[in-house]
Amino acid sequence: MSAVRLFGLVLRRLAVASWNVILWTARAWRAVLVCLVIGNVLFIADLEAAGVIAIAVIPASSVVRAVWDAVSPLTYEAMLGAPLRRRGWRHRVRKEWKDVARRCGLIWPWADDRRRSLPRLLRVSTSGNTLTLRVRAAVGQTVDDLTGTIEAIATAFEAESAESRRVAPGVVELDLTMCELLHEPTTPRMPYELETEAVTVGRRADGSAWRLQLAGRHTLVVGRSGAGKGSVFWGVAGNLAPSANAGLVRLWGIDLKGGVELSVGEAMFSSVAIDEQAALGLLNDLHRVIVERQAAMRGRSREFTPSPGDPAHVLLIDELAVLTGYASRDVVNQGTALLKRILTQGRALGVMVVAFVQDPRKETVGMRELFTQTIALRVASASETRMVLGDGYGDLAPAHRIDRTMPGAGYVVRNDGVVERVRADFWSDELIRSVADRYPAAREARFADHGAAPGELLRLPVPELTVFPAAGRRDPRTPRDPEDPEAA
Ligand SMILES: Nc1ncnc2c1ncn2[C@@H]1O[C@H](COP(=O)(O)OP(=O)(O)OP(=O)(O)O)[C@@H](O)[C@H]1O
Repeated sequence: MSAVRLFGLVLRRLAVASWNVILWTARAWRAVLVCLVIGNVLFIADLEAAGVIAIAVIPASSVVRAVWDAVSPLTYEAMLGAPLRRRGWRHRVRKEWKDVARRCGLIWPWADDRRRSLPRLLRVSTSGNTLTLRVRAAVGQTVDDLTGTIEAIATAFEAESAESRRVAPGVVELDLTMCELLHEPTTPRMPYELETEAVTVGRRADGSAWRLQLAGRHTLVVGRSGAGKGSVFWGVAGNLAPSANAGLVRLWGIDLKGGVELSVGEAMFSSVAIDEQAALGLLNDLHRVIVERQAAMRGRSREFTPSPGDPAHVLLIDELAVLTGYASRDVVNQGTALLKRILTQGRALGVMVVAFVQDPRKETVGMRELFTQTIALRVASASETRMVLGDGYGDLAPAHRIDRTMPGAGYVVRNDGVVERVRADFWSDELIRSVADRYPAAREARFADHGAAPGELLRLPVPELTVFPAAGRRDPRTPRDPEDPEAA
């Protein structure tokens, strides 16, 4: 670092630290006044040293905090800054709840107009960047009355965003995100774990890992062009690549947009289709896997556990609508029929589908309801949000209001109905290529064929790829300008 830059950095930190000393001392003005009074009493009592200490204690503690913050911001934030901030949020809510509730229209008149009641604040808690209010509706109110005012409550407490969930009859929890952690894009590390059930695709609004459950689910990801579907696509494929390499998972890919997306990491996939006929062939093969597995499991087991040589099958379809809506009529009919069979029969047999689509309307995705979990990235309208996540989620999970500058951000409705705000990690072409080079798909083989002991993982370097026409390699993509006007 050059001397000038170092000098500038030191100067900036000094300025911030001085400002913090003034700010923190001013905020503690009541304590400062009390200390002044005590200090003067001690002076009058001829205890000068004690008097000086009493008067200086608050400014001195501000100086210590500010120096700590300037010298080691990370340890300061973890050990003192964040806990103090969270205490401040809790204190503010307890102090202001009644006033805020009244102003947000939650005051409820009793039988005679003079007596009024408010929803009761049962508990205030904090965790990470989230402030949680547990509130009981007043008699005469419903949970919907409370959740309907969540935006107003979030604004009153200066929260970045808010989510709500019903936890008991008449009781809701309001989660207020006080600092936005999703603004900054993040990139994943080279995966190394053998995942078969769930993968870490990104992070949640509170900064914790966003784990996407795959086992036993079919996932539909909806988002406009540029919403960041590619991040979720590679979040799933890339994180499963070590398992695909080990023979625990077999990745199948359909990319009818010319194979542009899929070709970057094609080596992770065992089977790839980039044209309509090849896609039908691939779906047929996958359906055959289901039929064979049904026969093998009948009378033996109802639950499938992947093992080398008997892998879980994950089919990723980029732009599902090309297959189910825009292709020729024959392809649409056959593709839809095959996909419906895979969706209805595959789940319990370890065959999962993860599909991506821009336009979620029934005309383009006729089998929408067969997907058991949906992720809404940035969509076009409130009606699309409701279409994707379900009625009632237009306000709770406003995917149509996600900013264009936040590709990869979206909403997920958990099984228990709780809405989660998430953002996928960004997978660069370089990372996708390195993952594909490091973890090419295992050759389709049973471990017995290769003399491996049961349970031993196969690491077969040579992938037997591309049963169907291969996609050509593409040049690295330059990140698209999020401000670009959207393609239809
Ligand atoms: N998780 C992310 N974090 C930050 N930036 C991202 C993220 N995901 C995508 N982007 C940026 O947004 C651009 C568009 O993303 P992407 O191609 O994944 O969108 P898409 O939804 O697949 O669009 P299309 O349907 O047109 O293919 C990327 O080129 C990249 O610059």
